[in-house]
Amino acid sequence: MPELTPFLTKDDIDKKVAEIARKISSDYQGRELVLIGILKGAFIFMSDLVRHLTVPVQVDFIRAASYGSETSSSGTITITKEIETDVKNKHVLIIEDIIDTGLTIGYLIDHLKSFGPKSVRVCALLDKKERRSTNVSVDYVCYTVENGFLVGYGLDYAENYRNLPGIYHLKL
Ligand SMILES: O=P(O)(O)OC[C@H]1O[C@H](OP(=O)(O)OP(=O)(O)O)[C@H](O)[C@@H]1O
Ligand code: HPA
Ligand SMILES: [Mg+2]
Repeated sequence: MPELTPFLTKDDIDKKVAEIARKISSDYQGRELVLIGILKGAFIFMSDLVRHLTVPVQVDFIRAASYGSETSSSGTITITKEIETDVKNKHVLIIEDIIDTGLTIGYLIDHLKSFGPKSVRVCALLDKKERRSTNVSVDYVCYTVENGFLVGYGLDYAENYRNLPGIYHLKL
């Protein structure tokens, strides 16, 4: 049976999410902002974050997957759900649960830029630099994390554990 070790509690995360939302609200005052959540992992982070924002936003999702039932990236990003919002001349903020190798976010930044937005920035709950293989800049980060595979608060291993309120290290 996989072993779960507590890493971040729901209370820790709630405080950080509120703090990052204050920063985003201040930076985007008076601008037309579209948040794009990357499914599935970002669904919980995105839903908590939007409720702390004090600026008007539109919300959309894109689905990209590359991990499947492994703990390492397949290296192939597949978009299985496209955005539905016209982001031309709008400010786009991509919402990610975790940036690991950086392959997913690198691919999606280029993809979203092709729609002609005014700007594209990235907000990630977790920034794990251990396995980074591409040079991506992350504009808003809640936690920089060291290593190990994390689950809970939206993050999965083989589609399990997304519903855990906190975040845990997974030992297989
Ligand atoms: O930086 P990377 O190495 O590309 O890893 C990060 C991506 O991997 C996970 O998605 P996954 O492919 O597991 O899909 P999911 O969100 O549906 O779990 C995670 O949610 C990120 O989108
Ligand atoms: O640590 C992780 N946990 C869950 N999904 C992931 N996708 C990339 N890294 C991770
Ligand atoms: Mg996953």
